[in-house]
Amino acid sequence: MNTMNPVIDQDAKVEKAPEPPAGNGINDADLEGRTVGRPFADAPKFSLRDVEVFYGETRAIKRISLDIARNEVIAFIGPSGCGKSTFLRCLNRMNDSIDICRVKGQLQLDGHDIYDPKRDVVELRARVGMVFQKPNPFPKSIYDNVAYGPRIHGLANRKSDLDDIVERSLRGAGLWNEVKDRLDTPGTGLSGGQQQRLCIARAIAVSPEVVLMDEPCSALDPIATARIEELIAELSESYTIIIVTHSMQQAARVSDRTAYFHLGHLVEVNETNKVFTTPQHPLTESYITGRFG
Ligand SMILES: Nc1ncnc2c1ncn2[C@@H]1O[C@H](COP(=O)(O)OP(=O)(O)OP(=O)(O)O)[C@@H](O)[C@H]1O
Repeated sequence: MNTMNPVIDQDAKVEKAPEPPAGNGINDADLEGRTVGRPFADAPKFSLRDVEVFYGETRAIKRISLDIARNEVIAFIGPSGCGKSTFLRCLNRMNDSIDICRVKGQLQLDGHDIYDPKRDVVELRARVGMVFQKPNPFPKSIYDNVAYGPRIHGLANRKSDLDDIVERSLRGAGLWNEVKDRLDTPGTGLSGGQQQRLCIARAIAVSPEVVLMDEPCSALDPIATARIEELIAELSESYTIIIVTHSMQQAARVSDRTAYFHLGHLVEVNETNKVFTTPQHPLTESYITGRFG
């Protein structure tokens, strides 16, 4: 975790928590466009306002507004199907590949519109890298997995520059010592945890500013998970990290702030320890105490 807490605007407009819904009913009107906690940050990396995402006619994200500060680690949690991955994928336009998906609202990275039609999406995804649930190394050598991005982005003119980037990235992903003697063997021959670290090395090889992680540990055993969590803490010194996780323990261990999603709404966002010890919204409290999810 980043030792420096992100600067959260203390005067930010914070909506009063809606009254608890009657019974278990979720009322869209109560939650639409609102949240509780501290959704806004000074000079944010991402400024996201009134974001809606539709799959065909179905609205999966319901007017969410949130800032994400520089170099913070923010965790997205919530029950299955609440929209965590959909919202995450808006941040580097991974949803573009889904034909029926439509994104509305203002989404800015460093003050520039992420969905500007003139924006170079390849460049955006180099700045906002992504690590997926299942490790997905290319069917290439360990070296070429990491060198692929720098090559297509023209980041190295000479072989020695490329070698440096590969070594630095593998070191950054905590994998160098395990693979330095077999860089020309297939990436797919590594263990699951090593493959996930290789994917992290691949993401950081193009010097991103943000790393999106969509349940990066769900396919890993506890030891490999612990290694990735340590890595998140190290990476947070240099990158903004946004992690979707089903594990509340993981969110508590790795993140500065936690955002709780429910049926397409952002219900609450706050410093992680506050969300887990003194949640402000009854839906958050129900989730973290295991009443549903
Ligand atoms: N490609 C798609 N086409 C149609 N609907 C989709 C698609 N992807 C997601 N959805 C729907 O959007 C909603 C949000 O899904 P999403 O995967 O973002 O949730 P999630 O919180 O990440 O879930 P999980 O924790 O189970 O991964 C769900 O109702 C889901 O069925």
